[in-house]
Amino acid sequence: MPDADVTPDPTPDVEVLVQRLDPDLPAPAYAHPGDAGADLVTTIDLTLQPGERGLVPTGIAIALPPGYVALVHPRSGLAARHGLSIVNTPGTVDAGYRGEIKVLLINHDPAEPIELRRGDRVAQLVVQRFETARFVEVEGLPDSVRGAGGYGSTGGFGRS
Ligand SMILES: O=c1ccn([C@H]2C[C@H](O)[C@@H](COP(=O)(O)OP(=O)(O)OP(=O)(O)O)O2)c(=O)[nH]1
Ligand SMILES: [Mg+2]
Repeated sequence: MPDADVTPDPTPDVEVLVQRLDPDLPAPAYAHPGDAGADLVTTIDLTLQPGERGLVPTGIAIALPPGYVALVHPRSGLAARHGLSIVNTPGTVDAGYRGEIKVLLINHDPAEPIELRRGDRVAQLVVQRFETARFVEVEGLPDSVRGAGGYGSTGGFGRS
């Protein structure tokens, strides 16, 4: 079976300038062509006790084009295997931010510490377009089918 059958069509890409603040560690990298998330590594060793959070540097600074945002997401495998997540998921990296990207990790495992080593891939960066809203203040909003119903207004798990 030729590779073309398993490789998604190339995703339109956008240039994002990357500065490696720690030259021994890699720039953000996609594990497969067409992936949404590019892996970020920790520059430090860190042990997170159950329930503990820790802010880890990634050694990466970026410049996004206007109209783009980079979102810092957890990695599913580490979440499933170790309970590793991100407190403010997804973290928002603004287009104008030139500082080092940091990841606010948390150990959700009730019993086991998580030992992180420098160079471990701890999060993934998703770059996407966004719209800037022009907030127009009004006295009343247009009607909708949902109206003000929220927070479970449609029911719970849907069990009969
Ligand atoms: O996971 C994250 C989230 C944010 N940031 C950086 C980039 C972002 O542009 C900046 C500010 O983030 P945010 O606006 O979410 O935090 P804030 O508490 O509102 O800070 P500020 O007052 O600086 O906007 O911090 C990260 O490095 N990692
Ligand atoms: Mg902010």
